[in-house]
Amino acid sequence: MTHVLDGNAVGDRIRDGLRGCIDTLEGAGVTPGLATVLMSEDPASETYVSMKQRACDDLGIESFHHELDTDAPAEELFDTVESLNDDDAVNGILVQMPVPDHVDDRAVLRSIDPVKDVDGFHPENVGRLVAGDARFKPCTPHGVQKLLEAADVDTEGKDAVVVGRSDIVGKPMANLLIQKAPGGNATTTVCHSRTSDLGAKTRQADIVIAATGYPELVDGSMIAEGATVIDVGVNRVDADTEKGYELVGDVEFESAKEKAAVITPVPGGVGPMTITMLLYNTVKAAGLQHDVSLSLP
Ligand SMILES: Nc1nc2c(c(=O)[nH]1)N[C@@H](CN(C=O)c1ccc(C(=O)N[C@@H](CCC(=O)O)C(=O)O)cc1)CN2
Repeated sequence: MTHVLDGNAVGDRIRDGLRGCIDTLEGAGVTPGLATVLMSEDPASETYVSMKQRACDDLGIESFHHELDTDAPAEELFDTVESLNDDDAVNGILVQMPVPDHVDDRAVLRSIDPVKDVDGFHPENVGRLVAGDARFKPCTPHGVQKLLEAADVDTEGKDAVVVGRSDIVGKPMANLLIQKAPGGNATTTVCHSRTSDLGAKTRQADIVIAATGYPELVDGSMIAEGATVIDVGVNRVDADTEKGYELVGDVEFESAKEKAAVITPVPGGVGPMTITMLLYNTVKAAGLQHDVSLSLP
């Protein structure tokens, strides 16, 4: 029987644990605050940012939202980040990616104060992660680690294949999997668009993590019997539905489920964990900035 992992349920348990941390912060006179910055008209990005704000409201994190025209000069975004860096009510800053082409996204990430960089994308935080001394683990890979832990999937000594090499998911995921730490110690292969025989690589894996942005790229024929399959993709594909699309992962769920012992669905798998771990990082940031020690879940 395949275990279909419920990201909403795992996320809810972590959010419950965060409530205690928020009470501790409140006791010290601190209300955690997250600022989201959106410079995009992409409907998916708009959805993700409003989900983040709603999740903050539900948990008792103050949220501040800044929306910029997509054709505004890049300076407007840098000025916004600068004022948020200086704002004591803001513990975490998140610029929703992607930003328009005329904005240098790496410069934007560098402009965020690293102690408020709750995405974990600033070069200082990337360096700390690679060195095994993470301040903020990027939300999606951290969420995947928490999902694996919840399903009792031990990564130690396992063969893991990460499909995708993005800065947001693939690279930090692979880094976490090779760390000498719980949730790590896996022998890890990173595959990408130039990998010559993807199926040959994924078929030898105990754990496959698909993060490519290509709908249903990985199917059951590419999965070993009894493997763990984590699907990071959330792709909107045209469909005859009320919204005009349906959400599809990077994994062909039905055929992969036939083979896998553990698998995540889309929606309702990794997505909700991304939001949960953003809340986690925001609470952690507030604790670090105010020297309040917290028992994070
Ligand atoms: N600054 C950042 N930008 C982006 C990140 C990020 O971590 N930081 N990640 C992705 C998208 N992303 C968060 O922003 C994200 C993707 C999916 C979900 C999610 O909960 N998906 C739901 C379905 C939601 C829907 O109805 O569309 C699910 O899978 O169940 C949350 C966050 C890119 N940019």
